[in-house]
Amino acid sequence: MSIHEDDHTGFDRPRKRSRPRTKDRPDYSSKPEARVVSIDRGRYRCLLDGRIVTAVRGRLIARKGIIVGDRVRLDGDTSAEEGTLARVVEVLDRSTMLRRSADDADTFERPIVANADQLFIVTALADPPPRVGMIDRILVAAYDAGIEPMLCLTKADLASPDELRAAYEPLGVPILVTEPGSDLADVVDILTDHVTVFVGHSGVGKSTLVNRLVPDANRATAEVSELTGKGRHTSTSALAMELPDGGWIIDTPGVRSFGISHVRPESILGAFPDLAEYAEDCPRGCRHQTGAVDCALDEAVADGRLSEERLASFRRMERAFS
Ligand SMILES: Nc1nc2c(ncn2[C@@H]2O[C@H](COP(=O)(O)OP(=O)(O)OP(=O)(O)O)[C@@H](O)[C@H]2O)c(=O)[nH]1
Ligand SMILES: [Zn+2]
Repeated sequence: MSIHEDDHTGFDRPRKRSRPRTKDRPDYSSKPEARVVSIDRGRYRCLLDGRIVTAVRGRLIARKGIIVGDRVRLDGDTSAEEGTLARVVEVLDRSTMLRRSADDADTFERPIVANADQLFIVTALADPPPRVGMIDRILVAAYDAGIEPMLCLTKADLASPDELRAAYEPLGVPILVTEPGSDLADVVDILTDHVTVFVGHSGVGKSTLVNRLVPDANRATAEVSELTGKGRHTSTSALAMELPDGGWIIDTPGVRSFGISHVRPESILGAFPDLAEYAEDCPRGCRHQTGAVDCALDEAVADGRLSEERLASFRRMERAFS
């Protein structure tokens, strides 16, 4: 073992730089790669070769955040035996990061989940009633993060999905509908081989759905509750679970609001490539909102190149900021 593999290398060496130079950094590339499945009070639970290894943060990455869904390299004791601890020595580059702020006055970003490529907005059709404002804000966060959003409408036994379908189909958002005993084949199809984060208001039936999709989710949940000494419902960490046919779902605790103060409105246009093309002809600094002077998007609608419905959907996303 080279001395550089010791986390404490350089500890008592005088340093001018606050960060070690690249050539002084230990090479951890041969260390095993694991996925962070839950976090509790500085302890990271990581799935490594089918076992759950508990780890703490290595010294060299002390300032780097680690979030659920992260792919990390582990060093130290990775046996997963009771009382043992491994160390997270490297956080691999993230493909995406979903963030939210507690509310819009709070500019503090809370990263919630790393490496998801899909986001399920789980919304009940009734009890609690759907809130389009919240759906729109989660959509905005997903577009900003480069994660494909989908709408999963639960409790279809209580109310019809028609109205929400009409509102969200023009956005190109895939819509899935569930009720007790309904066939989940379409849902499973969409989830398989992807990493999908589930977000929703408390009580929408997210746990019910997760338990149907991941047969041993109850066990995973129980393990986390045991660890935190609290019920899953009061846990603040997301929980990543492997799907039986491949891929992951990452369940997040029920949220009451979804702040997007960290999102720049301009980034929303990126999720509407058909509009972005026309917007190139807008006056400089155009925000494309309703009534914007000489907005090329209005012109595109006027001469039939763009549907009015599509522009209205885009503008609704913009309004999610106000
Ligand atoms: N009628 C009906 N009830 C449902 C359906 N899905 C879930 N429920 C009920 O809704 C309630 C809330 O379900 P949960 O799965 O605990 O909801 P949750 O979103 O996980 O809630 P939190 O854990 O608080 O975040 C429970 O009483 C479920 O039995 C459904 O499709 N139809
Ligand atoms: Zn414009």
